[in-house]
Amino acid sequence: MSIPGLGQIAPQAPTSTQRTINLRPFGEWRFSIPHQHSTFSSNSSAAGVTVRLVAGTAERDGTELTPHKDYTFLPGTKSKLFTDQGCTLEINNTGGYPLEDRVAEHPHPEQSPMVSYINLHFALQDHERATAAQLQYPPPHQQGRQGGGGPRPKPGPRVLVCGPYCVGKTSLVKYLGALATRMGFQPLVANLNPTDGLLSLPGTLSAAVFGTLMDVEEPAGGFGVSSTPISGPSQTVKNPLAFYFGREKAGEDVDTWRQMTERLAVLCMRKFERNRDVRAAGLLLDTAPVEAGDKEGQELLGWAVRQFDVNYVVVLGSEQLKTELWQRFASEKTTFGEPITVLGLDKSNGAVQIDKGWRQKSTETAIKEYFFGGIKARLSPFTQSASFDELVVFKAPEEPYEGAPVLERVEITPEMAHWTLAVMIASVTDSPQAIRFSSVLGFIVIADVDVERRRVKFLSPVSGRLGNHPLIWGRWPEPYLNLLA
Ligand SMILES: Nc1ncnc2c1ncn2[C@@H]1O[C@H](COP(=O)(O)OP(=O)(O)OP(=O)(O)O)[C@@H](O)[C@H]1O
Repeated sequence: MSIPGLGQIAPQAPTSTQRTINLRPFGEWRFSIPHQHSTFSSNSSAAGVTVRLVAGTAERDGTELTPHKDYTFLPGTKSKLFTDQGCTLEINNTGGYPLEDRVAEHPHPEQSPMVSYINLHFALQDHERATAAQLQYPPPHQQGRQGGGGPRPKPGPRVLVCGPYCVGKTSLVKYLGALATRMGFQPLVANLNPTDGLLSLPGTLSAAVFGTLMDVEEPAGGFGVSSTPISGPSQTVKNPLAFYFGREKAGEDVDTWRQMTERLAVLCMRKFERNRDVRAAGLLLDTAPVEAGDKEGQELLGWAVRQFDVNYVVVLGSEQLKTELWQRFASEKTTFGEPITVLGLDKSNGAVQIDKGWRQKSTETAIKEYFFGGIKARLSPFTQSASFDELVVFKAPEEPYEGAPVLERVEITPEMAHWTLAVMIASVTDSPQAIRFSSVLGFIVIADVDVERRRVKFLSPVSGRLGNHPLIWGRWPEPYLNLLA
């Protein structure tokens, strides 16, 4: 969808390593720094492209930049800086990175999709405030609940963001989450799209409370693994709860995806019950791409809406999908008796298609960062060695079929080398069903398998033995790279 009148300034080859750009209100500086190729080597010690806000205000997906502070955007970042009041940015590319960037300004800012995103935020915030006030002073018929009994207190807005491929769903979830956090709320954010990882590795479904700032500099803009405790203490650290799906797309094992999202929803609802602040802030759900007419994809959205008791469905970038979902949910109500409101919003025309190569590199980078850290905190994973008999590894069947076992015990083989395995919060004596649907403690990567000596070498972010935690060997992401090379 193109937005009439959007004045795009064509990308310009940078003539010097340092530039200053001015953005008018509602302008965006859109940029892309390709992943590093072996043919490219930076001519300086700069880790990426540095940006400094010298005047005005600017934000990345809702998180504000501090004036006069240098922010380094790393290779593998495709994003934008947005300003609502106008700003001046100083861009420094002393490393000579192959930066592609452009300024996008809207001659009629009131028609910018950002205005509808901001309005959505304010509408949700009103809902959050009303919920918080009600939780503070519950009406008489709900007061009994605080001491047990009475109806369940209603949580804040539960918002599911959906739409076709690369329309900016994750960016909008990040944006709404960051704005809520800025207002002092602590929303739960959950990701139901295994292709991406939210504070976890790709291949997982996860959720976390966002009560602190998002990391503006990391390529995933605050949703990446470097914002988890594994990367050390920081202002931006969040504790995710993750389930290991181990496949790229929900459609590859719908049954497991349904059971996992159901479990994730139960735990999110439990969080609401236990934490009044989180309950007031509600939930933001990121989802996998779904097109208009895609019945199977819409079934999965319907499943998520019911499990998470969603009362707002935000459809980005497809009027037709909005109509189809509006028809689907028109007669449905949440368990609190609320209608399910379906809203259609334009996509930002800056949201770009992420090609397979870029996605693969991002997956590799996330895995690398999980074990070795990023530029802010280098990590030294521990190399451990164990006999075949010490590790209990399970694998899901390649092609799930009705009645198939959820997991099968497998022998350790050389094919396992370089794969990342999930360490489950379960016991090796638990049933395959319990292991499959338990949450993830962490990940290890298999470094070497010595069949003759029946020993396996692996990297782990923490020292100590795996004890009796079972491991799951997923079907995706495949080991694209040798982490030890
Ligand atoms: N206005 C914008 N200007 C520049 N880049 C943007 C803009 N909006 C989003 N992007 C970038 O476009 C890419 C795709 O956006 P995003 O990941 O939010 O889309 P998505 O719909 O969640 O994708 P997917 O369908 O793969 O889940 C991301 O790299 C994001 O940072």
